[in-house]
Amino acid sequence: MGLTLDACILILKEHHLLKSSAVQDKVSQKFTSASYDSRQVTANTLFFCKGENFRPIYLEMAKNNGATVYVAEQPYAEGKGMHALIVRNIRKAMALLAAAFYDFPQDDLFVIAYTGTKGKTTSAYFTKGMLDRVNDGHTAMSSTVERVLGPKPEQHIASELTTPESLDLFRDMRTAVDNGMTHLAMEVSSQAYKKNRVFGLTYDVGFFLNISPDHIGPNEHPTFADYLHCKLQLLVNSRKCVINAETDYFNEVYAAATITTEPDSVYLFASADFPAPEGVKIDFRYQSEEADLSKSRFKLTAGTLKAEQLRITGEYELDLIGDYNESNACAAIIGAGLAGATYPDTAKGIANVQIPGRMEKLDIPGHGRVYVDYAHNYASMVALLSFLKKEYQQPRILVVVGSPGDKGVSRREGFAKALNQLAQRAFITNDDPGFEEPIDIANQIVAGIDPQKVKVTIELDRAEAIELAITESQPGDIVVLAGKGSDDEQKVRGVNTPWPTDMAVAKAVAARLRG
Ligand SMILES: CC(=O)N[C@H]1[C@@H](OP(=O)(O)OP(=O)(O)OC[C@H]2O[C@@H](n3ccc(=O)[nH]c3=O)[C@H](O)[C@@H]2O)O[C@H](CO)[C@@H](O)[C@@H]1O[C@H](C)C(=O)N[C@@H](C)C(=O)N[C@H](CCC(=O)O)C(=O)O
Ligand SMILES: Nc1ncnc2c1ncn2[C@@H]1O[C@H](COP(=O)(O)OP(=O)(O)OP(=O)(O)O)[C@@H](O)[C@H]1O
Repeated sequence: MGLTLDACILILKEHHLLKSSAVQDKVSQKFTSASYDSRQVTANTLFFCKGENFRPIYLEMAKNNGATVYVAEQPYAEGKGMHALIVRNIRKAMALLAAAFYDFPQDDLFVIAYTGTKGKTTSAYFTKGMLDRVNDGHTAMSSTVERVLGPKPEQHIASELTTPESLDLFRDMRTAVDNGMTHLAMEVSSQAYKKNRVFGLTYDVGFFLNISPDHIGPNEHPTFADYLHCKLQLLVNSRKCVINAETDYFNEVYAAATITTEPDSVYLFASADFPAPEGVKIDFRYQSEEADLSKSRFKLTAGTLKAEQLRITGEYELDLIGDYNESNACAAIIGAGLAGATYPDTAKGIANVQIPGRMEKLDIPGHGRVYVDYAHNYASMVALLSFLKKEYQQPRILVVVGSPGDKGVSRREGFAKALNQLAQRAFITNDDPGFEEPIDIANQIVAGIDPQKVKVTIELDRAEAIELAITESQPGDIVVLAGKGSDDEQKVRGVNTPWPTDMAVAKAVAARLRG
């Protein structure tokens, strides 16, 4: 682990990123650490000046703490006395140097990457469940919920971002390899491409699950076109591509995949009755046999020779309900197949996978049945509520939900629309309000709710809102605690305040109601 100054210069030149350099002697000096945070800098560190909130004083702090070279998009007086590498794009430069600094750990891992508006976390967990069976628990994972960097419980670390900053991602991969991990299932957000966190990274298998409007707003994507463009980059950077043929914008998605991957290495999947888009064949189809309130059961069949060759077809059962999870499972099974797993290992490996904060259930005697689920935009809320409505045969549905501040503004309108279509009762509350006024967010959701269809209460204390909903519910009702999943923090004005989790609060309410 480490990098010399002349190696940095070579890499940056090779990628036409080096604008100028001011280096003294000792170009063969090796850096033993790399950081973008002055507070973490120690002796002999390579320091990156990046970020909207970067201040030149951080460079001075980094120098005082022992950084000897900085990489930035402009020279800084504060860096006087240090080697300076001035680059055209700091985030691209950081990603490339990060990979080299950690000695290209991706080459020692079979990397399976998921993008899509919904289903990334679920598919990553499914993949890990199956591959762990064939590699004896040595599948690393990088997900919104946690990063798994080794087989031991203490090597599971809670995540801050869906896709980490490049320097953190390549460090994670190196740690995973050093801990003996052989495969990596990872989620790639559109922001990861927007911010070049994965610049230069090639995946063994890349997935496009689906796309619907989300993450559009001042701090994320300016337009839907930009969101789609960022997501498509994953396919351009994958050796093999797997696409859900039912996705919106299929033609654009398929075209992106075939820019760099020959059609023989592109796999398509769809549900049994979905008509194939013109000019392509569906490789895998899943036929739902049972998707009820205890299990999902489906059959996977092959429609092409290359699909048959993977030897993953057969009957599958999931411990995770929700009909949309059959699509996520189908994707993950193909991923496991491309990594070398075969039936029945795939079926045994996926059967018991559970995912924190997805469809967690609690029965409350004398009241309704509670589901905690991470549904947090229009598409996922509709998928979840439609499934519950169908399976419980038109129950009364009470939903506790809020929308985050500073991002995903379109979700507020989306929640209102989904509630109008499928719920009878709504408790609008807090969910990571950030720097926005919670009541303003709540009012924006409520503005879209039709009071003729949904009775609304605003209760900004999330624990109180959960208590109100559960207490009001009657046997036969469904109470959905949406949007936070297993999240154990509320982000309020830049501070991550502890949150016991929705399920813990629901259990505490249940205990109180039992007396
Ligand atoms: C927009 C974006 O990518 N922001 C991320 C980015 O921030 P940034 O590069 O702008 O850095 P910054 O926070 O402005 O700070 C400036 C720099 O000064 C440094 N610093 C700061 C203080 C100090 O004393 N010394 C010092 O050196 C910081 O380490 C940093 O390098 O890098 C930070 C880590 O260095 C991330 O925490 C931050 O994520 C923000 C908070 C975030 O939540 N982003 C969301 C929108 C996101 O990326 N979400 C996606 C999922 C959504 C999707 O599906 O698309 C995700 O992948 O998680
Ligand atoms: N294929 C799907 N189609 C529609 N909704 C889905 C699908 N898969 C999951 N969901 C819903 O979306 C929620 C989040 O699922 P998951 O965490 O797997 O997605 P994700 O892509 O990782 O989401 P995010 O990027 O928001 O973290 C689930 O709790 C469920 O309600």
